[in-house]
Amino acid sequence: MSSQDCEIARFNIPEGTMLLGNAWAIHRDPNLWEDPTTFKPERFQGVDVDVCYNYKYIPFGVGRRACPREGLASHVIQLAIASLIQCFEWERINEKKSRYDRRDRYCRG
Ligand code: HEM
Repeated sequence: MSSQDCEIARFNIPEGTMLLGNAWAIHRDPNLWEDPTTFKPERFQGVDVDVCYNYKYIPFGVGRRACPREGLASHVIQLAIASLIQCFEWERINEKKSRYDRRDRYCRG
């Protein structure tokens, strides 16, 4: 909710306007991300996602109303994925290789 009249991206926003950030669009914006829809976990390597990567990475929201349990959720997700990887044999059903395929490097043998 805007607390005063302001301007955002050349739009005049009157005081009291409800504003919703479109995280879906931000996370897929090619002006912000290289190949936004490609699975490239290495894009986060060495990046401090705690500061929302300059507001372009906001799965838990940002600011005063951001998710208060982001830390818990992140740990639980890691644990869940690690358990799935450990407890099941995984194989691909579509062998199409992407240029970001890292299997050769990490899963030999
Ligand atoms: C993958 C897991 C989760 C995701 C992606 C997520 C994401 C979000 C998002 C996007 C918001 C809204 C932020 C905003 O309004 O700007 C939010 C709010 C909230 N989340 Fe989560 N959340 C997750 C897990 C959890 C868990 C595990 C808890 C509690 C145990 C939790 C509790 C809350 C609460 C209480 C709010 C409301 C905060 C407020 O309005 O002040 N979330 N979350």
